[in-house]
This record gives sequence, structure tokens and C-alpha cells, in this order.
Amino acid sequence: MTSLRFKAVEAASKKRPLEVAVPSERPSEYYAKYVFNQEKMFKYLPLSTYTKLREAIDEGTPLTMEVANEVADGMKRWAIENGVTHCTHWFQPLTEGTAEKHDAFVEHDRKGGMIENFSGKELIQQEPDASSFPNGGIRSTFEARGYSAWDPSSPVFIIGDTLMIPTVFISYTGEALDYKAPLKKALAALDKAATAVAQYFYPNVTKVTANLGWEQEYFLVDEDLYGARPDLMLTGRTLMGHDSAKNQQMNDHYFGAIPERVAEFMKDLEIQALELGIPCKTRHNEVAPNQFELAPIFEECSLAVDHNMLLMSLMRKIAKKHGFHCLLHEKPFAGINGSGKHNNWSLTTDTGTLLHGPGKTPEDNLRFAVFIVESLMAVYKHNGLLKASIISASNAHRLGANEAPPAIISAFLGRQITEILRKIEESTTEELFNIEGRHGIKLDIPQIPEIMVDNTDRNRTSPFAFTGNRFEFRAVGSSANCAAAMIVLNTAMAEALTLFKQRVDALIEGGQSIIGAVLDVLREDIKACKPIVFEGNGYSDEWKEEANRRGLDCETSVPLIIDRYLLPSSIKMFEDMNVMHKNELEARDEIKWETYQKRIQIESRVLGDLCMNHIIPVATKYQTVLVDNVQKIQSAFSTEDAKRLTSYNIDLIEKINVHTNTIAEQADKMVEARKQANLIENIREKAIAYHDNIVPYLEEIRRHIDKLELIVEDEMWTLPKYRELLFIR
Ligand SMILES: NC(=O)CC[C@H](N)C(=O)O
Repeated sequence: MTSLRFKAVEAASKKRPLEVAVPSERPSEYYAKYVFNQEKMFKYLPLSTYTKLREAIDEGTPLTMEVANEVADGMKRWAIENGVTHCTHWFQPLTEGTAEKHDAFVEHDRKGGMIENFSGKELIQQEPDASSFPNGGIRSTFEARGYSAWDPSSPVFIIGDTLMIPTVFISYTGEALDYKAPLKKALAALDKAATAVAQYFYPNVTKVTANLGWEQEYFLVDEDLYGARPDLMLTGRTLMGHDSAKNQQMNDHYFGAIPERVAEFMKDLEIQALELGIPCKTRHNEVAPNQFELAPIFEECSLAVDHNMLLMSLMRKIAKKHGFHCLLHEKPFAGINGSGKHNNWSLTTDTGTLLHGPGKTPEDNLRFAVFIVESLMAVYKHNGLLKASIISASNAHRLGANEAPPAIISAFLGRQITEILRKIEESTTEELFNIEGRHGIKLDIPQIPEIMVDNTDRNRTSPFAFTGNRFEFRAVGSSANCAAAMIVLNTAMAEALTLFKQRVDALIEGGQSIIGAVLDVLREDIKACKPIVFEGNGYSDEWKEEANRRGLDCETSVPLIIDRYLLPSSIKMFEDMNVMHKNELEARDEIKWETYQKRIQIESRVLGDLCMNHIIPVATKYQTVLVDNVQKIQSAFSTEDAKRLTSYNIDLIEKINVHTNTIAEQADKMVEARKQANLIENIREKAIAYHDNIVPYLEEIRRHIDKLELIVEDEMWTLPKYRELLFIR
């Protein structure tokens, strides 16, 4: 069996780039080819239907069944022209993936034949009968029905022979069972709160949209090598593997020339993504060997979430075609960079103002300061909850090292913004107002240059960094659904702005001018949110101590971080902003604890198997070779010479013994610990037991395996090594 590794290495080394046929049209021409976008709506729908659908999209007015039927009819014509035979509701259950169940267009024509039909009812609502989606106890099996309902603001698209209809997924009793439903509500709450505050400065604003630009990091590993690593296949990460002598220390991969096989994969991916309307912009080698990144142009948040989910599934599929496996795990390899999905977040008004961007007038800059400071208030007040929104069994491995932020949420502002906030805080309203001749008053807030030198993503240890006209939430993990983080961030921002407005309005009612009232409350908040601002090295031990003193959430245990969804401040925020009720939050936490516990359970089982079926047998076999050698030397030489000649191998034999014994012993204890943990009924307690009692074994066992990897003869080692996984492409 040793040969599986070498066969895989050989097969992988022989692979050549798979040349991709590039469409004859330009990207701008095939962009959104498979999306039922505005252009297609206009072409395939009667004008009155088109207008009503646009109203539903822009203003959220519900569609009547009559209009839905007309829309379905137009969609069907477009779909059939593209060879489509099936349709499905496409939704985002709480599994981190997406779900679909295809139905063919066909129906009996009552004359013994078939017709192809697609009705408005099928478009707007389905009842996926599967009761097996995670529901955290909300949906008991006797009411197993869940509804999926079309969200007209997310465009319908085609994949292969199927018309994909993006939907929200809710229970029979109306609770959200997915990421999309609460995201939509969070965005609505944000729109309402941000519009009201933006109107202090720009009375014409009627809508505020949250933007999201994600950066997807990923690894590509040759599929043959992947197939020879049971841990990668079953857990998405390597549970063992000694460092490669060369890894990322030369910094020669980052932004280097893209390897040819990978370049063809990227080309293929981008063509298909563009055809689905994903505006791919950037591609490059990331820091770790065999690590890469793709980032599109930012989009409206909910659409960006759909596009990221879609992209992740395209990546997995297209990678296979090119003989790769795409790893989206946050930390597939120990000791080198992991993969994040930095979420660039900003707000824009329907009048075209970027609320997180500086402007030209002093009023613009006051508005800018308000939106920056209220973002900080949101992050400060809910820093523990924000951490809960990004934490998972896999992301926990990534945080705190190799350019990923630590498990303490803080915000980075940069020198210029800090200076502006200090000036506002320290000046009185009178000082900030300049009487400007007959034109009345002028605000004396310093100009902010559009390019802020220290606001690139230079502070890579900051989880929430201001980068010039947006915040970059860097803590989000590569495999996550961005919606989890975006639900919390947008809801927290909605709450911060609502509270801001309440206080400003109270001052205005008391006779203050608008600007004066805004300044007073802003000054209060600049002071209040200071503990969240941190410009230094997030990895240092001093920061951990300092953050603790500042009262920031420093918890590192995943099951305990998950608790933060049920803090009184979290429940109040979600309920006040009408995003989720307590029972929905409880259900989500149940799912999170269960997912965590199961992932650790799987890792622990896989590692147990690897120990028994690979590591110990291989090490013992090599030990026998050594023993054989020792015996032969002893029979050929004098006792004295033999002692000298065998001392090195005898030492190795003993070392192997120590490691294999420890591995066997620890693996037994790990099984015992699992048995104990499995007796626990309460899912939170069980997750805690897995975290406290099983995870340490995974680490300890790995340490001994990695030592053995250095001792055992290379030819005998059955599992592809880090150098092979990371450098063959
Ligand atoms: N260049 C980078 O920004 C590296 C980011 C890093 N891979 C992360 O985990 O977030």
C-alpha cells in the first residue's frame, strides 16, 4: 500500500494544464449570460409585468399570483431557449452550504402526452419536504414542513439544465431556518436606521444599501494526493504532517507568477462565474504555497452573499475538472497561512454617497465621522457576538497567527482618522463652527484626503480595519457563509444608528440645532467607543492583557463563544431591530454546538484510524528493519564493535517505541473521553466536553506522529507529505 502515496505523487507530477476554451465574445458581452437580469426581464416580460416586478424588487411590494404567473411564463421561455429542463428553489440552510431539489418542467397534458410547464406558484413558493435540515428543534418532525419563498431581489439564474431560484427558507411556524431570511431583515433594519441618520445631512436620501466585497482565499491540492489523505478527505484539513523544510518563509509565492495548471483553472472559473453575473476582478497567488485568492467588485450585500455561495460551489466543481481539489477550510495545513474571507463592508445612499467615505464639504466629513464612530459603537457593544458570528471549529485554528486576526475583536482606524476624531472630541461646538460672513456658519472639521496612506490592509492583525472608504472585517473564515457575519454587523449598525438618532432628536427637541446636536452625541460616542480601537500588534501578549482590562471579549473556547448569541444585549438587539426572536437564536446556537461537536468527533475518529492503520503499523515495520539490522551487526562483529555500530539505530528503535506507545495510549484515552462526552445529553455541555477533553488529544497525538514522520524511512511513509501536498501543482 505504500505505493498509493508514490503513485499519487507520480500521477500528480505528470498532470499538464487543461487548456480552457475562451468564448469568442468579450467578458462584457457574456457577463450575466445565464442570469435573468433586468435586461432579460425587459425582453421576456410584458411591460406591465416588468414594471410590477421591478416594484417588487425595489420596494419589496408583494407579487400577486397573476403577476407571478406572467413572470414565470417569461422565465420559462428564456430558460427553454437555454436548454433548461428543470427548476429548483435554491436556499442557504444552516449547513454552510446551499440546498436544491430539482423538479422537471414536465406535466401530463391529459391527452396521453407531456407538456412543459412552470407556474407562478412554483416560482414563488415550494415546500421542501425534507425534515433533515438543521433546525435546532424549531421544526419538530410532526410539522416537518418548511417553506422556501422566492426573493425577487436575488436574480434567478441557470446552471446546466436547471433554473435556479434563490429563496429564503422558513419553518411552518414562520421562524427562519436559513441565513437569507434574517439577512434580509437585518438589511431592512439597517436601511431604515441609516436613512434616518443620513437625512440629517442629505434630506433627499430615501434608501441606504449595505455593500459587501468579499475576498475568497483557497488552497488547491492535486486530486490524486488528496485522495491519498483520509484526513483531508473527511475533515478538510491535515490532522498530521510535519512542516515542509521550505514552506512560505521565502515569501516567493505571494503575488508570484500563477502556476500554469492553476491559471487555466482560474480562467475556467472566471468565465463561468462571469456568465453567472459574479463580477470577478482580482486573482493572485496568496502567501502560502498552493494558496490563491479571488475577489469580485463589491455588490449589494445580499446579492454578494449569493454570489459567494455560488462561487464556492463553482470552485469545487471546476477544480475537479482540472485535477485539483479545492480546499476551503480555514486552516488545512498547520504552521503556514490559513484562508480567510475578508468582508469589505460599507454603506451607500440611493443618492450616490458612500457613507463610510470622506467627502468634499465639512458637512460630508461630519457625516463621515458619524458613520465611522457609529460603526465602532456597533462593533464595541457587540464584539463578543461578532466573534460568535465568525467562529467555527475550523476558523478557530486560523485565528491568532499567520496574518489572521486574533480571537479578540478590535478596530483599526489609522493615524488620520484617529486625529480627526480627537479634534472633534476635544473641541467645543463653538470651536468647530466658524462664522462665515453672510453665508452663516461653516464647520471647521479638517479635510480628509481621499487616499489615506496608512489605511491599506497593512495592519493584518486587526479583525476590523478601516481601509479608506470601508471597513474590512478580516476575521471571517474562508468556508463560512458571509451572511452569518453580515447579519450581526448590519443589525448592530442598525441598532447603533437608531440609538444615535434617538439621542440627537431629543437634543433637537430641546432646542438644539441639528449640527450642534449631532456633534454633542458624536462627542459622547467618540469617548464611549475608545476601548474597541487598537492600532498595535494584535498577536502580542500585552494586547491580550490590555483587551481584558478594556472589557473586550477574550474567550477562546468555541462552544463558549457561541453563547454570545444569547447574551441579553444580543437578544435585545435582534428583537428590537426585528431580525430574529430569542427562540430562533436558541435554535441557531443548538445547531452551532452540534456542528462543532460533530466536527471534532469526526476529526477524532479519523485520527484514531490513521494512528491504528497507518502510523503505528508503518513505524513498527521500520522499527523491525532497524532491529534486523542491529541483530545482523551483532552477529557479525565483536560485542564491543557491535555496541558502537548499533548505538544510533538502537536509539532510533527506542524513540520509535516512545512515540508509538504514546500514540496508542493517547488514542485509547481519546476514545474513552469520547465515550464519556457522548453520555452528555445537553448539546452545549457536550460541545464543551469535546472542546475541553478531546481537542487536546488531537494536538498531543499529532505532535508524536509528526516526530515519527521525521524518523521513519521516506519510502515506507504511506501518507503524502506536506512538501508534496503544497508544492506539486
Ligand atoms: N495577505 C493576507 O491578507 C493574508 C490573510 C490571511 N490568509 C488570513 O487568514 O486572513
